[in-house]
Amino acid sequence: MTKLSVNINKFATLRNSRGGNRPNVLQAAIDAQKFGADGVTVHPRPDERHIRYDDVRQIKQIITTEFNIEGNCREQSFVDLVLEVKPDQVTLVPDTLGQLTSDHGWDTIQNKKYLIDMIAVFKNAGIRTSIFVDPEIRMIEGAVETGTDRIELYTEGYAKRYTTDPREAVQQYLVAATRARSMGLGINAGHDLDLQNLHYLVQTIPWIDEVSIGHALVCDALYLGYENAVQLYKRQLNVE
Ligand SMILES: CC(=O)[C@@H](O)[C@H](O)COP(=O)(O)O
Ligand SMILES: NCC(=O)COP(=O)(O)O
Repeated sequence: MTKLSVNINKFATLRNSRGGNRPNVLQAAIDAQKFGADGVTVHPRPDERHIRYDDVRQIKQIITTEFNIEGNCREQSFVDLVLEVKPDQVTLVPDTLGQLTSDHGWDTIQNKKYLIDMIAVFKNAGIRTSIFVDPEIRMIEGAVETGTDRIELYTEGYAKRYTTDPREAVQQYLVAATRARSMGLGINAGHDLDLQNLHYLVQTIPWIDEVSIGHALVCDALYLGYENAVQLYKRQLNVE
């Protein structure tokens, strides 16, 4: 079954809006696991506007499931942090500085040499690697050549189109995920997944290894409660 990794960035965004330690980000990580999540994701950015580097170090101490750190490896401070913390998985995302949120995948062809080098750095440290890509065959084929263990399919496009035409929305992802699987890549997916669009994605592509979900899950937690929200998302992943 596809695993759920809860992205707790938005707990940190709320905390940072007032200073102090409410909500407690460390507790959010502990509770995600307690409520049934298969892992915790964080996406530190150099301005630390949400998850802070020190949060990442503390979360590592309490992780009993899988820890996934996402971010831009062009920032040396990010590379240093990941090598220090040694999560289970690092997901390389080509963010630009000050970007509101991730909005594109890697061009794995133009950045091939660079990605080969970076993937080797993390794999040599025993960390599983994933790279954030758009659902394009050329980019998937380029990803294989970098030596990465997995890709993370950037699902904003799916989420946007799902509301009008689910079948059309998922088609490009199905083709990309089929090609990725045939070349031996593991497959993650994330961005803008929610309680409406998640089930159809994993029902259509049940070989997705893991989804990371933050924004919508935390919004749902405000209305439904955190435990309930995590369990509702887990239930969407059950396609047997
Ligand atoms: C790569 C990706 O899609 C997520 O990590 C997303 O960027 C979440 O980060 P924010 O919560 O900071 O938008
Ligand atoms: N990798 C995607 C992620 O961690 C969460 O994205 P979102 O659910 O906050 O859009």
